[in-house]
Amino acid sequence: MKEVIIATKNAGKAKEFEHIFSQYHITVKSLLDFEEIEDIVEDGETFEENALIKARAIAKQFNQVVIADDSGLEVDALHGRPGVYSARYAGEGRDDQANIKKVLSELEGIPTEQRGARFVCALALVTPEGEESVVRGTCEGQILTECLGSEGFGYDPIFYLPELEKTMAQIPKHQKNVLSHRADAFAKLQTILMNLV
Ligand SMILES: O=P(O)(O)OP(=O)(O)OP(=O)(O)OC[C@H]1O[C@@H](n2cnc3c(O)ncnc32)[C@H](O)[C@@H]1O
Ligand SMILES: [Mg+2]
Repeated sequence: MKEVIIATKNAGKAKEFEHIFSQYHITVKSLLDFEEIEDIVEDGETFEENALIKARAIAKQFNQVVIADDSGLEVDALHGRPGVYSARYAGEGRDDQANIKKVLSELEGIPTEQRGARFVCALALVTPEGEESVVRGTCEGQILTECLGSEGFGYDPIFYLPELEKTMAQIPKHQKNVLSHRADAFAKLQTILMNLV
């Protein structure tokens, strides 16, 4: 069985990668399978930089293909915030509810037509030989005024997909995994990856 390491400690991301990669008969391990690995400082200015920082840090420790995901939410009315700060928008500690609350409160009084947003996902792949590839995927939507749905993770309950008339947290995982920013980025990385594993 082929295997790649996903340099993430986010269980929601790890599950989505498991699902996406299983279609290609590739198993994934995440950093949740290796508890001793320390947190990586994500001090890049772009999603791409942060994805590379994470992939390089982990590739040093394993003799395997490593993929890292740096992702987040860009809200037009907030000039692209929370952006690369999405995970720690309401402070350190990966608190999805607090992050959602902060975005909703900053958007209070903003009308629907000005609530455009997108999810962004940069994927960086680093091989044991040190070859590097980075791609970016996006998914367009709008920010609701309240949470709807319980699927997915992170900002999914407030991210509305107008064509589906549902939030990202109201659609089943197989549907999210074909239309999400992560799926878009994966599609761009696919050919490179398939040549390596
Ligand atoms: O860095 P790793 O260990 O991968 O895990 P993380 O959760 O810190 O991940 P990021 O640094 O990339 O921050 C991503 C943020 O964007 C959110 N996010 C990313 N993808 C998402 C998705 O598909 N749906 C909802 N929120 C998402 C996520 O909840 C975080 O707050
Ligand atoms: Mg992170």
